[in-house]
Amino acid sequence: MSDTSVPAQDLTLDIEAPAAGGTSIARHDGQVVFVSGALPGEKVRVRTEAGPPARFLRAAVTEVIEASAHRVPDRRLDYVPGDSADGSGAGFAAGPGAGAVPDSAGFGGMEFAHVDLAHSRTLKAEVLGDQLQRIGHIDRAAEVLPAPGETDGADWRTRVQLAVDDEGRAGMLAPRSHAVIPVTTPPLAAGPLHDLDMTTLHVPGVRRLEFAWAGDHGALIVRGRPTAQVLDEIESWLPTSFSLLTEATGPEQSHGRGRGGRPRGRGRAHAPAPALRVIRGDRTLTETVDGREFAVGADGFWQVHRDAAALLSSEVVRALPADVEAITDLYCGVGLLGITAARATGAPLFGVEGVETAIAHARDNAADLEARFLALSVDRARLPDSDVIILDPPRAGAGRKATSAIIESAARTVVYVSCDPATLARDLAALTGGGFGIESLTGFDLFPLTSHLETVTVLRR
Ligand SMILES: C[S@@+](CC[C@H](N)C(=O)[O-])C[C@H]1O[C@@H](n2cnc3c(N)ncnc32)[C@H](O)[C@@H]1O
Repeated sequence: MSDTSVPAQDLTLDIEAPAAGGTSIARHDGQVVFVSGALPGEKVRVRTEAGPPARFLRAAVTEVIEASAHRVPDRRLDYVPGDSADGSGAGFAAGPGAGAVPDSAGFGGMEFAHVDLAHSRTLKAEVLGDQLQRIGHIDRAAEVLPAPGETDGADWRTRVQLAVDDEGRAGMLAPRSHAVIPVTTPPLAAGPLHDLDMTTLHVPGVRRLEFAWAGDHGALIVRGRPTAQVLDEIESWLPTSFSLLTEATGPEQSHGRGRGGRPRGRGRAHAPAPALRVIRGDRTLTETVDGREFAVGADGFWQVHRDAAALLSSEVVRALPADVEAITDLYCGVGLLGITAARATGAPLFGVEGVETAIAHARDNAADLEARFLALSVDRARLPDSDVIILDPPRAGAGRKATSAIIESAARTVVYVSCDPATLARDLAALTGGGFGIESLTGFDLFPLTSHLETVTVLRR
């Protein structure tokens, strides 16, 4: 079957409701259309994506005919070089009201760039409630709260990855594409990451730039095959507060960055990450949460929003019962949530994590506590007797094996930190079916202006 058997079409649609992934739902001749760049209540012109016949269509807004009161000027304009900001290059909805939206919808990763920040949280809450209902059969209106230090939603990312095009310009990928749209500074970035001037950097041979910032120091990992001269250029461009690391040669592998993807292999710990060569500085960052330091690899998982580590660990502590005997922290990374809970209670801690280097950091981070860590897939781990289980899985969620193990365990309190409402809903259906009741479920907007959100669910039995 040809990949373009259904050609692109231009349609006029009434937008009905928010959908997962920051899109909105509309209908054309009874068929569902997932529209990006729209808002519920709007009338828009869209162009559908060509492709094989499917139950639904995907489309992007090309013109806003009747605008929502919650529409704002596209914030992605703040990040594109001047000659693209008129919409001729990257394709943006320049104004808040009705009007043409040229070409594509700009770069990906800022699905609510055109939406008033408070309203974007309302839309996220609606999608969360819908997914709990549809997937988990859980009837619950959930709210989505801003992080305590929220400003305009554009200064929170402590981890940013930029793609690099063939000419060596750094930028963001267009939605569902490998095309790189150059940016002036890293979008939505916190602190000094926000001030990096990407327009003066030309780095042919580099494939990706991975930035991390930890309060008063940071790191840049350069991936690809840059020449020594390009690396020299990056080193003189990079502020001295950043370490600089590069991939030693060899094929790229994924290694637990972003939302901490599922380790490969059947239950083994993560395969070793590709070696990183330190050009200057250190391969480890020191994050500080509530006065306590956590070592984390420059390429390791850490909560992305500048306030997320403090907020999520305090939510976990708040959920703990009065007397805790033992704590298990599943998908523990470098130990943030479990260590904070163990410190608050004095209870012994057991942590499981698939990435060996993260476990090595967790052991160091918990050196003053009664703690044991295992580098293993959660699906393979035998859970010790704990009255409290914390879990913070990747987007894929915990799944059947892990939820069954939790149900069969001695746990009476479960704190489930999730970054994906769909897999959360599936796992909550299993846990409630296994005798747990949901005491609270709160959404937190720890990925402002994107389609993502974090939730903390407290279950007891
Ligand atoms: C969302 S992160 C949470 C990390 C930690 N709780 C924190 O707050 O820093 C998910 C973690 O799960 C790990 N992971 C993913 N799949 C896993 C699996 N099947 N078994 C064990 N760990 C896994 C990832 O490496 C990542 O560190």
